[in-house]
Amino acid sequence: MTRQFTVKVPATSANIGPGFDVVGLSLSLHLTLKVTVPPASEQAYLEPAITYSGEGADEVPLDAYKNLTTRVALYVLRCNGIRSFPSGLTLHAHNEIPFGRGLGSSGAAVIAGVILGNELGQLNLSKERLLDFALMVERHPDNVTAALIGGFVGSYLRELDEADTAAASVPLSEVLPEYPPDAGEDWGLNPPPPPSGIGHYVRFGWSEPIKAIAIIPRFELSTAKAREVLPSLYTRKDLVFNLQRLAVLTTALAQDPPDPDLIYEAMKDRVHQPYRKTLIPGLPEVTSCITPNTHPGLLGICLSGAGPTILALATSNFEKIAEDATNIFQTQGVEVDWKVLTIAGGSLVE
Ligand SMILES: Nc1ncnc2c1ncn2[C@@H]1O[C@H](COP(=O)(O)OP(=O)(O)O)[C@@H](O)[C@H]1O
Ligand SMILES: N[C@@H](CCOP(=O)(O)O)C(=O)O
Repeated sequence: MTRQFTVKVPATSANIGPGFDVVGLSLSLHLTLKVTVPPASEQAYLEPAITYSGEGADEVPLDAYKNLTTRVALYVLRCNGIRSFPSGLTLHAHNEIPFGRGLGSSGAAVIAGVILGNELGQLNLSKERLLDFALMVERHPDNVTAALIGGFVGSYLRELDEADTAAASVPLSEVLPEYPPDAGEDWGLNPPPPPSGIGHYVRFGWSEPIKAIAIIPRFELSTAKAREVLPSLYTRKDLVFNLQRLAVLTTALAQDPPDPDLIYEAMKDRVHQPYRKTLIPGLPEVTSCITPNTHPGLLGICLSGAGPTILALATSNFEKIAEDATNIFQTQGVEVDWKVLTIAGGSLVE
């Protein structure tokens, strides 16, 4: 019998100021996969056929062995003893999440991939196990955990023992090798399965009236590049600055009504934003000029993920906040688009 299913994964905004590599928020833009698996047949093997629309359509590879989502799905399948995609698989991806803007497009693609692998192989993996696979590819937990679970989520990576550290340190090129092998070559060994229980998470409360305004510059900044500018050591003063704010923020965003005085200060950061401003013209100007005093309804403002998008959390005045941020960016020569987003649920299979 032909099987059909849909996988829907939300965008995410990671960090929310002080929670670098720790917190993420799922947002109402989605990557959706429509998948058809024909019945098994004796006919010759048919490679997957991929079509794609929406954000990234002009650059995303349609070869299943090069596309991030299908490569991750194949990784999950092969770790579970299934060596190839089902014959004749067809997949249409529709993507609303812009690439390289700090809205978790790669995290969504990875989560879509682990869910796809789980469904294709009918593996029945738990959410925790899906997360293990995702963390072997996207090695910081904030985006992938929020994309999988949904809502405002905090996560940490367990300290691994020596054997698990070795298993989790497999280079990405081995986790997602360039498939398939050249004609006549063997597929080689299946990749080693990830250690169990790498990532742990908790879902925080979220105050209903808070919406997220994403102010999205029209240029891409890869997360890898935005991580290269970060130092490897921080002063105690800067770490304490962030820890104090993060502790307050995780509860303050659940209070009703939310308190702008508490939240605005709690969304400040000294671990990543100060270093990333060199890559994002207008970042310090936008975050310092738009405040709850100048823009009633605003709660706080920060870089979304690794940027360049800026995320403003607010309960009203969305358009004015977005237009003023747009004008400030324009004075720095940066054109932007903006969207008012709601907090999304987690990933779904229908
Ligand atoms: N839906 C997708 N399908 C395939 N590859 C994707 C998809 N979404 C993102 N990617 C890959 O991830 C890259 C962006 O990842 P990254 O630099 O981490 O930015 P971000 O996750 O903030 O958008 C894209 O350039 C593309 O290579
Ligand atoms: N904590 C990471 C988050 C990256 O998120 P992305 O959406 O920009 O991929 C970081 O700040 O580097």
